[in-house]
Amino acid sequence: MITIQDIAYVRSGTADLETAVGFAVDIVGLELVERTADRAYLRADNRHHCLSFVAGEAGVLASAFTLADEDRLADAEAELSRAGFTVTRGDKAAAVDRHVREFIAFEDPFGNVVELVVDQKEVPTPVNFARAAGITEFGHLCLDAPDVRAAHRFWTKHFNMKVSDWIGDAACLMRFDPVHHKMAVFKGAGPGLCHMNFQVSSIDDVMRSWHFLQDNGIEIEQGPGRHPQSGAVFLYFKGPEGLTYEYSYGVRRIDDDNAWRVRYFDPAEPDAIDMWRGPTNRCASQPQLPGLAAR
Ligand SMILES: O=C(O)c1cccc(O)c1O
Ligand SMILES: [Fe+2]
Repeated sequence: MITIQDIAYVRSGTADLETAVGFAVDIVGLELVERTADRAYLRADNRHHCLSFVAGEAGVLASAFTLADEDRLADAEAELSRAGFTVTRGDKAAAVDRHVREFIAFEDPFGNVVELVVDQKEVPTPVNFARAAGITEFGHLCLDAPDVRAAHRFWTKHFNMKVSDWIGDAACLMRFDPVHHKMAVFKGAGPGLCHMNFQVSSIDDVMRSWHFLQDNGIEIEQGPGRHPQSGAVFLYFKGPEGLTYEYSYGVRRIDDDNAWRVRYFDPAEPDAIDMWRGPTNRCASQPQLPGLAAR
């Protein structure tokens, strides 16, 4: 069993680094920590970065989780190898590039590249947010997979993940600490990053960003709404090259694992992911959730 301690980062390729960084800073409000000719690192909390852009082809390159130490990393490598996955050890240069001490990489059963890292660099300085969006932290990441049930089996067999809620066969929200979910899998045609989430400090932040995004001509995918699963008030919007960002406030905590009863939401209901039944512009990648389908 591989024990994940936290989410670490999303690493994304971009064919237009300038535009990707501009959006992450000026619109999302993240702090640009470091920028070179072909790299950019952005943060939302004390992690060195939770989002990195690599100049090249657009699209997610990896999603990363933190493990406690090298011994756990070696155990993870052995367990995944035993289970038939091809595991790669990151070399020194690749670890430096990720601002971690060590890492391994593998593909989940659907081709999502996952990195398990040890000692992600911590930056204690208060975050110098580029915009007062009210971000408090990198909240969760959500992967795409064609078979959400199989994804659940994979993540719960090999990792310390537990399902918090199901949305039919369309989504599985999972936790590895008291937060309702820091990892989710949504049904999609293939592998991919469904979205990355940033927690904000109030409903006011969500609503202010809603107006701000509209004023700036940003495509709102869905929201403001309230997720019936985590109880969070949310807003999804689209960044360059199709990267979906989510702000949300008020995610539920599950402090007593034994007292939590997993719930099952019907994806065919109009309030499957929004209790307020608001409109949506979403998309293509999740046609089987009416709440997410194009209007
Ligand atoms: O927060 C949630 O509960 C949630 C539910 C459905 C889809 C999401 O992206 C979520 O974050
Ligand atoms: Fe989400």
